Amino acid sequence: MEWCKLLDGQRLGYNELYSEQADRPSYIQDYDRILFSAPFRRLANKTQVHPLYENDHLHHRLIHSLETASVGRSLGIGVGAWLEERNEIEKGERHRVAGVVQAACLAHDIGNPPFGHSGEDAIGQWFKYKIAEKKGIFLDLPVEFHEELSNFEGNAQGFRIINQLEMYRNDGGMRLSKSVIASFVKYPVTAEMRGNFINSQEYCGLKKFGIFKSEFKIFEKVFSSIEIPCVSEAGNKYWRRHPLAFLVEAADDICYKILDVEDGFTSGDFSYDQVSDMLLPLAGIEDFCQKYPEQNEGEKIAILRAVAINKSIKSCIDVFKENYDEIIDGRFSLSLIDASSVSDFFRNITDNSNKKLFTSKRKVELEVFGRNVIHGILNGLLPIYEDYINNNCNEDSMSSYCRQLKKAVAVDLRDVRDSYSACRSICDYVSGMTDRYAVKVAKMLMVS
Ligand SMILES: Nc1ccn([C@H]2C[C@H](O)[C@@H](COP(=O)(O)OP(=O)(O)OP(=O)(O)O)O2)c(=O)n1
Repeated sequence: MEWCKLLDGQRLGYNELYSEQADRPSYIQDYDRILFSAPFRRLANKTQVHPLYENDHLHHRLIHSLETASVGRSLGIGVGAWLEERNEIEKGERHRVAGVVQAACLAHDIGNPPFGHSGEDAIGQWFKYKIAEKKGIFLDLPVEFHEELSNFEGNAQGFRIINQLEMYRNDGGMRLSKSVIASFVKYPVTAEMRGNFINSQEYCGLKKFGIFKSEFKIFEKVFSSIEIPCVSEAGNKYWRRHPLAFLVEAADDICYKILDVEDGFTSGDFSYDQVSDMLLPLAGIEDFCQKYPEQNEGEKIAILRAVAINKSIKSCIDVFKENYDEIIDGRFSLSLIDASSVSDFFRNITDNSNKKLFTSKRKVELEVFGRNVIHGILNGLLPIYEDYINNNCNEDSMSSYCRQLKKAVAVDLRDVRDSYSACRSICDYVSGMTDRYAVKVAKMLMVS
């Protein structure tokens, strides 16, 4: 891979409209387009870990995205400075590297549904059940779409939002630059093609899928135009990751793993001692308690968190440098955190979070509630789509109740023409909801 391609600031097919301005490069425009968008704003009421929590100090996806973008910028500056020293990129281009990573980080969770991971599972389970039932619009839904619908993926929904749904709808979406789009993709493969590779190939980009069939063409154009290597076997393809996607992933890992622990203290799931046992070895501050005798527990945790993030950023930059040859030719297949000197500390945090945080009774109860909310909404919406398709996509011929329902819940039927586009539209609607709005709509549909 070559940096002159990887850092391409052009917008696929739209560059004649937006030639890059010297005082406002494309990555800054991209950052602003993402920041000002409605799906980004809705992240303010989407679960990070704790669904429907009342405590305003806990993270939601919006603040997490901003923090990730901030850490991503530091990772980008560190790596960019080193690339400049080696003459891999031109002098001053470190700011482009940092800006591209920062923008991709800002968008990284934009496709997340309400209620976090349990929301993703709930959407996938509903489709799996409906596909097995083979009724209505699911009767003629082609098999090629089953996998991507049965395992709803927030990453693929995010790709769809930035490239299709927002701003210039169906005409490039936010029209971000190719470098930002490619750095956003952690899993450069569709669900169907991934299914044909996972048994034979071990590659970090195949852990999940990141592209729906509906966006495959856009994805393929971006990846091939900046010359990211493609692995092709018997008509199936997946792509290697853009090198900066490893920095986006690292920024996300650093932020959520460390901040989940701090939130765990705020929510009462972790004691101060438990948090300090996890963060102090990572921060590596000697005589910590003696150094900060005046600080209360929350303040001490804030210091540990800040130093731990800084240490983790430095470790990830080192891993990028040490494994540069593999990263640049697409062979590297670990997360930077897993390959770093701080990996054991992160593994300890993950183990404790799995044991105490993600399985706490209150969280599990709220997740069950969230799942029922999502299933209730999906069941309530389905008649609109069935009726619309049965009436050859003519809204005027729909039953009066379905028309009323459509108006009440404000679904968008503009792109619905067949069973697949109906399913995509259902996913767009439900995954776009905030936690609070989902509960409100579920109440209107009288489900819980
Ligand atoms: N049972 C679980 C598992 C995870 N989380 C939280 C922990 C993190 O705050 C966040 C991680 O979510 P991401 O969407 O960032 O997921 P990953 O990084 O694990 O996966 P991906 O590769 O899809 O981004 O979800 C949770 O609340 N409950």
